[in-house]
Amino acid sequence: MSLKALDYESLNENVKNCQYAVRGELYLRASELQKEGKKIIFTNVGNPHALGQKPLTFPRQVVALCQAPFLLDNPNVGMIFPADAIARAKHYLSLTSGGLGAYSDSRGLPGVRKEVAEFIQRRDGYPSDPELIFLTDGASKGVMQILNCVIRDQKDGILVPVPQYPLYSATISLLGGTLVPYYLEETDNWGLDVNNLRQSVAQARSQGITVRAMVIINPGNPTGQCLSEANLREILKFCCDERLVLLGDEVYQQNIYQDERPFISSKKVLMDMGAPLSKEVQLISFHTVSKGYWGECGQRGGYFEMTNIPPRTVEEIYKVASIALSPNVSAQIFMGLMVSPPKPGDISYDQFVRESKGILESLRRRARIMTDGFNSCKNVVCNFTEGAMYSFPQIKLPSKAIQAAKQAGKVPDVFYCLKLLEATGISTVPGSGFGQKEGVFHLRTTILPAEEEMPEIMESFKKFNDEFMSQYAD
Ligand SMILES: Cc1ncc(COP(=O)(O)O)c(CN[C@@H]2CONC2=O)c1O
Repeated sequence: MSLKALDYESLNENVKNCQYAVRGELYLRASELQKEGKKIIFTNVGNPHALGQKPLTFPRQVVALCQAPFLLDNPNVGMIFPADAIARAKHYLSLTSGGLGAYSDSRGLPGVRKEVAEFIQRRDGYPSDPELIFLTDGASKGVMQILNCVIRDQKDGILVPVPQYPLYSATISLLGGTLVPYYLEETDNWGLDVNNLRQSVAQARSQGITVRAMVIINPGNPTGQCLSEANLREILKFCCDERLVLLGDEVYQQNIYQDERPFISSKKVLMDMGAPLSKEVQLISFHTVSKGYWGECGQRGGYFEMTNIPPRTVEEIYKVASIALSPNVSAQIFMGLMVSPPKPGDISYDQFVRESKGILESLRRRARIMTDGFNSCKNVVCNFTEGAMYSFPQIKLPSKAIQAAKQAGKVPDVFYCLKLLEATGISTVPGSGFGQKEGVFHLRTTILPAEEEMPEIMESFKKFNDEFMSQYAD
């Protein structure tokens, strides 16, 4: 009997080949255990509100009014909503063509794209053109759209950092391209050595791969490192020399927990370098409302900005975006609010600053608690989380544990994370889900559990880990 189109055996091989570990084996097992009544700490996903973080008040007030504009006609609306939220809601509704229920332009509402451009100009000190900014359903969709333009066939390679966020490996696989790894240096605080880039490109070319693009994730996921200005200059020079488009994933630009390396955008460094590079290097920069002190993951709001991309290419990207008709309109309003928050003197300014500062300061403290917690454990070493939302400790597994994993038919760090989950309910992602050097093992957890629960979580981890290391001691 011939196979039907959606029989597993006849599925698109690229679909079957792609992997996305953030919601993989560990997550599925944790969900099963939860159904059986076990208390699970889902610290596998950078999903702040799922771990108890409260949404910022002002954006929710504005979007609530946009979703229910009839409230604006209620004479008592001023008793419940501050005047600046009411004003902003009216502003955004005026930008739409019929409220939140109507499709917007496929690139997003022009008025919001203008706000994003103004944000970028204030941040970097260089012009930004709203026509070169597309709003997307989360940064994920923007990344997928651009990789879809770049990857023509299996011979096309994309330079991706290892460890990497598996949106990249999964999308490259789905699109039938080739991932070209460049390894970050754990002993150098996950530093990026341009010589590694050159080696990776040479290796790929020797195998007939045309390297077309390079991904940087700054701050890094899962590694948390913040790229220095000097490093960014080297990378941009490298992309210019090798004629690579640079995909700058900057979704964690608000999540910075140290003062030595503040966030600096690839766009700013590129413009600072001046011609010819500032006119030559093709750069796509991504941002989102899912991270930072917003954490509005479920809203699905993102954007990408295009730099030095030919007009005909921009038209093609627009054409493909049109197939999906419209980005999520309420998410676009969240994006507008994120890039243009309450200003000094606004009624909601003090509350907004209090809430956002409180979240960031707590994340900074939690990054420190978690890093120190891991470093107090036997056979565990952990770089400090300079930025982003994750901790990525190296677990030095004894050979007996590696043997036991093999007998259980599991990759060693999957074996360790499953044991951790069963013993403590802490749901993590094994380092193998992000890529790592041969014979070195990690796990990724988020720094998102509530601050008051963090010491107990780290105690529970330490108890498990030290017992595990004794049980499997060589
Ligand atoms: C580096 C990076 N880029 C893009 C995204 C996608 O963001 P959007 O929500 O805007 O699509 C994520 C999400 N981080 C995932 C989600 O939670 N945990 C993670 O590692 C990310 O970590």
